[in-house]
Amino acid sequence: MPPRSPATPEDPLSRERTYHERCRAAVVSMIRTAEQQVRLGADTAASGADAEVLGYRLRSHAKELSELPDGPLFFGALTFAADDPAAGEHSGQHYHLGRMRITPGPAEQPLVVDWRAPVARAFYQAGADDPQGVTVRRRFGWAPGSRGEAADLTGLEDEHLGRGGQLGQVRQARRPNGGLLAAEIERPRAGPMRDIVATIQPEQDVLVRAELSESLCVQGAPGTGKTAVGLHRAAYLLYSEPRRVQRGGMLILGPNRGFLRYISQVLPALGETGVRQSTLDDEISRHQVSREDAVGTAVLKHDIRMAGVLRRALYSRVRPDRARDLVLPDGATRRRLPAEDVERVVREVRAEEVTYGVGRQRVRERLVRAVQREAERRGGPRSGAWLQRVSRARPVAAVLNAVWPVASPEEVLCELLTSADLLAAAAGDALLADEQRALLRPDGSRGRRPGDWSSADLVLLDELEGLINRPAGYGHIVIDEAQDLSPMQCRAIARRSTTGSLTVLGDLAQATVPWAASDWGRLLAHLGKPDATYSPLSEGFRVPGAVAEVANRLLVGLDVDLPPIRSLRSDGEMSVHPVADLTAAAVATAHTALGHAGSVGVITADHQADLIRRALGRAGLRPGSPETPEARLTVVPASKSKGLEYDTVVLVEPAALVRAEPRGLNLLYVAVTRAVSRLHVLHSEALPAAFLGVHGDSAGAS
Ligand SMILES: Nc1ncnc2c1ncn2[C@@H]1O[C@H](COP(=O)(O)OP(=O)(O)OP(=O)(O)O)[C@@H](O)[C@H]1O
Repeated sequence: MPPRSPATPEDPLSRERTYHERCRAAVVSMIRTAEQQVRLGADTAASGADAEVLGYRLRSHAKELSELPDGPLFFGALTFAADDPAAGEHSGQHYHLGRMRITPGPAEQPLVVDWRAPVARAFYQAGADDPQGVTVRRRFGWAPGSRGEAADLTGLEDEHLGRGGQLGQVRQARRPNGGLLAAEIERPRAGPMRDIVATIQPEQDVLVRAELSESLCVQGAPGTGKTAVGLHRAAYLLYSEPRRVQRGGMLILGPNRGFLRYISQVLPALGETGVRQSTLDDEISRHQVSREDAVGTAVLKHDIRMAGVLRRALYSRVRPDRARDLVLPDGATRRRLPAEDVERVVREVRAEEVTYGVGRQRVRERLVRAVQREAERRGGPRSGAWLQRVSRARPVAAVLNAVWPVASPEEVLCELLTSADLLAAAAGDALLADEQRALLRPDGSRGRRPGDWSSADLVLLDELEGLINRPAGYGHIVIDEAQDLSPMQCRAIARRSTTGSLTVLGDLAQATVPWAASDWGRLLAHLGKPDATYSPLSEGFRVPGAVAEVANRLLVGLDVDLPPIRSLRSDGEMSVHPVADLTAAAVATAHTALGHAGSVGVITADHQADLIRRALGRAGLRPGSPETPEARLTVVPASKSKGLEYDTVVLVEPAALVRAEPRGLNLLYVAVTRAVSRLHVLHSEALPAAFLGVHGDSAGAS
């Protein structure tokens, strides 16, 4: 921990500490007031709204307030010029900025403005070339892990924008030259991901504050802050459009549960606790997965052509040709609807292209209405009870079941994957004979037992379910690691965002699954948002220069056309060690790495992870797994490393990662770029050629 700075009462640092104490007292009073209002049954959220937050009802509910994690109450401040028209209504004003608005009373000026308020935009966007009316931007330095004690305020740094952005008063800043921003970027990482509100960069801020109606596609090299941007955009939208977002709901989709654990604390730290964070597999899961498809079969099941195949399979059940006379006893008489009328109704409804479930309902209603018209023509108006009786009558159900039967996704898919004839009919010209054979279950099993579905089957079941009943949609969905989505997975998301918008985050170079995207245009079209704004991020906040160099060598060997990583960091370390005994070397290197501050991730090919974990355990190092982001030492199977970062990465046997899958080089690229401060590579086999910068025909292992 940096030394606490001695401060005199007239010192700005001392004044800021006193101000922080005032803010702390105001928070205590806000909690007390909110609790009182809860007791009175009042809507506490309404009390804090004011012009600054334009339509947003401050989340000052007692529970939310009291559950806010401890921490510094402000991270920055803005002073606007008194004589600059660009300052507008803020002329001559001074604002502190924090994670939430703090006000001593409902009618009083806030002591701290929420970072998402319009006035805070200048904190992120103003620069020497465009001061936006700001004369001084102040950043505060807090002791790492501070719980918000005033004494933890260790430094402040003023940037005089009116004077060409020169750094003015720098008091007790933790780095004398690079300033607080550089210190934050180079800070050793440990534990779950943290918010970046204090240091959001201009190119990131534009994305964070994009309108709700705008769908974004953010492509960026590893560590350019895509995840951070997505999460902060979620928080921003919840603030700026609370009603519209909350009506539909906000969903964050991540690649796996370990990643979700890693990011789980970012939104709560920003005061947003009601956001659903999930994986797509969990979102669409109707069954446990216990069947594994061969790679080729899985690739086919994820192929966009399956959408047409499933649609045809489902609608092959609609059989206007099976229409027959509907004969209905009605008191002393019998009502009769001729088969051709039934057939016409079915054809009409089929042409309306509604969901299968709605279609069946419509056919029923129209048959009943036709019978009603016939009955009324002969005998006058019919009652509601009569209508109900007819609509539930067995002959109606029998005809309906013949022409438009009930369908369940499981039944349709099971029949399709076990009947060569049905599959051939549904496939038409879309699938080759070989492909159809690959789809058919080898054992002819019926697949009705819970254990009979593969992961790709669940995507197909979701597609069928979507054809039968449209799922409820979200107001906004943030999709992380989107480059790994298959076309059919994209459709599952598209179904859930027909009226909402998307933030699509990813990096084509990190695509590791066989069905991964090779360009964003097609993926966005499958997501139903072909017009999403494409926004590249370019500055790398994670990977230091030495590691970026290796990653950029690998990038050349990947089948993508993307710019190299541009690291903002000058520090960092990279070393390569040929070793005879990988396991012993991994233990020794991890042991040394634990001597540094920050987390240590030992990344291995998936099949070697257990071996290394046991060895570390035997050495008394007790490693955690990606599901325990708070662990100091973690063994990470490479396939689970996406989106994570470790201060030191010990990378075990790169060649094994490359061999592990068809896109092994991409996987190696992901693994290498998890390192924040140090990358140690251990290998007993030859290093992959691309790792050494050898590409093309000459690229054998060397
Ligand atoms: N403006 C910023 N200020 C400080 N740190 C930042 C900033 N932007 C990103 N970071 C940090 O950089 C690291 C990488 O960010 P993030 O995980 O969002 O990148 P990413 O582009 O999603 O990476 P990947 O493609 O590897 O998943 C994180 O530690 C994050 O906190």
